[in-house]
Amino acid sequence: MTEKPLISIEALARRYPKRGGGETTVFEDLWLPIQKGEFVCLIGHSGCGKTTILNVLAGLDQPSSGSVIVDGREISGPSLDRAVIFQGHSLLPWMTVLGNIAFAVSSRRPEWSRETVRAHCQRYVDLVHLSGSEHKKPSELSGGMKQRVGIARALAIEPKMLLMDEPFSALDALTRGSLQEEARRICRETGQTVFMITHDIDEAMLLADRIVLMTNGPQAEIVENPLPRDRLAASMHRHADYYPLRNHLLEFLVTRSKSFASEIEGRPYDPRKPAVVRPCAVAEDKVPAAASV
Ligand SMILES: Nc1ncnc2c1ncn2[C@@H]1O[C@H](COP(=O)(O)OP(=O)(O)OP(=O)(O)O)[C@@H](O)[C@H]1O
Repeated sequence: MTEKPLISIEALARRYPKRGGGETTVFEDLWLPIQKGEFVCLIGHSGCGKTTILNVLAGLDQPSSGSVIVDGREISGPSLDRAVIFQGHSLLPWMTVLGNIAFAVSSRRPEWSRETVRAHCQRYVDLVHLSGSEHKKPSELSGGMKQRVGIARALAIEPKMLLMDEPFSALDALTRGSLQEEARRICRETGQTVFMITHDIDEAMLLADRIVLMTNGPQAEIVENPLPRDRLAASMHRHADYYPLRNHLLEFLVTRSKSFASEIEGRPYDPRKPAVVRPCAVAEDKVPAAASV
């Protein structure tokens, strides 16, 4: 990966004061470059610091040390360059679908006329398949529709980076599946750079180009997704690389996330260069199941 990254997380650490004195370290010396147009998922067990990292990227929390560089500049607070989608939709209840999106777009582009804003918002309403519901209020929408509005609103401000914290976890399985597919299609079509937290292995396998595995201690590994780029949720399980990838992620969550610190003890470990693996089926040329690249 030689291209200059759009986002660069450098030596990031977050510590909290302990009751009674001292400090608790949530994560330390985290390094991660993210290329433009990349979809990165972050997986790790509860409490390892995923939301804290997302909040730092959003500018909603300050790191204890280290920095986040976006497009060559260190971030110092929230910005419309970085849009966030949380589990809950956080729509303004008194505004319509179009009104909610237009409010965000007008803040981003105050120089635009009403007509330009409206036409721009309509494009994103169409993109998330909400045409016909433009004038409905959030209370008239289903959970999945509200989340679509949140996605349209985040994308409509054309952020440099889209940050998502388990955006589909509160939805039923069917709605979640169709929204995941749509999110993937839209992000690919628009070349959107995405950083997303998830607990759902299949969601990460469907959406991510790279999956970052986290532990409470050192950052563990970066997993490259070996599945074809045009994968679909309904058929990706038939691909030869599906189970090697799934098993690798599962094994990390179930066992390796707890033992990772001892796994690397005594071995040279450079946090700037965490191991990159590409779990894949053993091919005729005998590529190992989790080949370090
Ligand atoms: N304001 C705070 N003061 C002290 N500790 C905090 C504070 N905020 C978060 N923490 C601690 O930081 C750790 C990481 O929290 P964070 O919410 O980032 O984890 P997470 O990986 O997103 O968890 P989950 O998957 O359960 O959402 C937790 O142990 C939490 O208790």
